[in-house]
Amino acid sequence: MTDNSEKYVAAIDQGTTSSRCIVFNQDGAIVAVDQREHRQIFPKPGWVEHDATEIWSKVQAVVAGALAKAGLRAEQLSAMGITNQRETTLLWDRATGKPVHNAIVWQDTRTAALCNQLGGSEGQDRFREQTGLPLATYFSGPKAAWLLDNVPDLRTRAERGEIAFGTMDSWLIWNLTGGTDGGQHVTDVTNAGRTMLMNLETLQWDSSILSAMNIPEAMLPEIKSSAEVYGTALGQLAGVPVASALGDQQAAVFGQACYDVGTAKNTYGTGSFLLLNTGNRPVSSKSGLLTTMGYKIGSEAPVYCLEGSIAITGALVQWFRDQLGIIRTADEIEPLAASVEDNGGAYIVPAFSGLFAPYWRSDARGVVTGLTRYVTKAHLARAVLEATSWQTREVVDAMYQDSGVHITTLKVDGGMTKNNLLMQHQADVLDVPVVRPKVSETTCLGAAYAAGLATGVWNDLDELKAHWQKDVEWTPSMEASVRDREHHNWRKAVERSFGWEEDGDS
Ligand SMILES: Nc1ncnc2c1ncn2[C@@H]1O[C@H](COP(=O)(O)OP(=O)(O)O)[C@@H](O)[C@H]1O
Ligand SMILES: O=P(O)(O)OC[C@H](O)CO
Repeated sequence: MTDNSEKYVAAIDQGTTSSRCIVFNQDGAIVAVDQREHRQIFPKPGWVEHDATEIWSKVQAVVAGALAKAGLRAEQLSAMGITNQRETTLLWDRATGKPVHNAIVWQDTRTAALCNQLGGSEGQDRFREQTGLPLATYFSGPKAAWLLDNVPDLRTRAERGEIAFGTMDSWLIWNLTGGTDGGQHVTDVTNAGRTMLMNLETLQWDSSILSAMNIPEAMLPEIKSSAEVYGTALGQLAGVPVASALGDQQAAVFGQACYDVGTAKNTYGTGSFLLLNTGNRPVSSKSGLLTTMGYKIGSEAPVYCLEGSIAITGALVQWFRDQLGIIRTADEIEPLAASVEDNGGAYIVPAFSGLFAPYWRSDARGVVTGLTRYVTKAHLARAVLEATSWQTREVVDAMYQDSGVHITTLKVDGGMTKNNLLMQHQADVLDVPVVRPKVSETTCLGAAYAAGLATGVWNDLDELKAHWQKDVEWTPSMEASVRDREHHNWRKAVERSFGWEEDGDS
């Protein structure tokens, strides 16, 4: 039941596989959720695209769905927040509002040769000092450059100012605030920071990188903070302030109340992303992590994070389900894995898009190793789940090397955290407790919090922190000798994935 005196804030989470809209009340509790999937388009091996028009219509549908389930009218919302899959790159025509090409998704590896070429003699580190990022296919700048080089006439039109570039936050804000009828062309620092075009110190587009990648500044959105009113919605949300934008992983940091230096969260979805709050200064990484924005609330000082990005975790469960057909639903993996004691000696390294943190090896490809006739599908189910916890262990180790921070408790969220066997294994291989909050939809919650801060629904971070409540805790119980042996085997398996792709392109 909704209440007339209560304030409500909604958030749209435009993710890699689906879009959802969640309405929250002032206690940060969920009032209603609606969610829809969109198509994954795979034109060639290594290429992944989304139809941005389809995404916009799914977003409109989930907003309508969530409002209907909540029994609310748009005018009862105090604000709308946006959070989104990061890096996924779209160019659209400002006059017609139509995309000029499908969006190129963060997992897409078509820019491998371009990234090698851009790196030249400096290699992956060419733009690291300004952006905190290694030159990898993951980020948006090279994807935009690829589109400008491959869609006929696009560069000329972009130079004339006819084309707009955006990650999904920009696309949604532009459409929500009117589109061709005066839509706002903006992004926030967390999303801009993943383009590889923003300077981490100035929080503005970096002209030297724009010229190195041959990107016309005329097509870029204005960079704003993560929590401020960007504009007022038209259409079904008419009158609602659009008041936050955060990349989904940064939104989860915010929703998990990781406001203190040294606090961290890991979100387990298609991939997994572990972020550690490092305070108001960027900390550079020597161990294969990204230096990235955490959030920026209005005119307050920006907060930075170190991030360990893992490309494939939940997506390996999807592959096990859809490509191998061994399970029918993702939930079936847990009883299958629990039907055996251990992995039977099998390890799976899901380097489907190369390996991200801490390796950044675009030449790696997936391997299944340690096979003998003893290995069954149940052992493989274990290996699928263990691939997630070991990849996480590697980024936790890198966090320690870079920051000296020992993560003593890991806050977790995302679709995979309902898997008890996986979360227990995660606590075991990290040898620290793993905790999940009562509201595990932390991504939407973080975007709602930021939008609510910008519009006076909540006053400050202390008020938000008080909402956080523990739901489940998994405590480590693995013997150290077993952990060490398994870690050693995992490292051997990772080594075997390197160097498979030989031509530097895909
Ligand atoms: N019971 C489960 N055990 C392991 N993985 C699961 C389970 N249920 C869902 N998943 C995985 O979690 C992912 C979905 O999580 P979600 O947080 O919705 O992801 P995203 O936001 O990236 O779309 C999928 O990749 C799916 O394979
Ligand atoms: O949509 P998700 O949850 O898979 O998150 C994707 C990340 O933002 C990619 O950087």
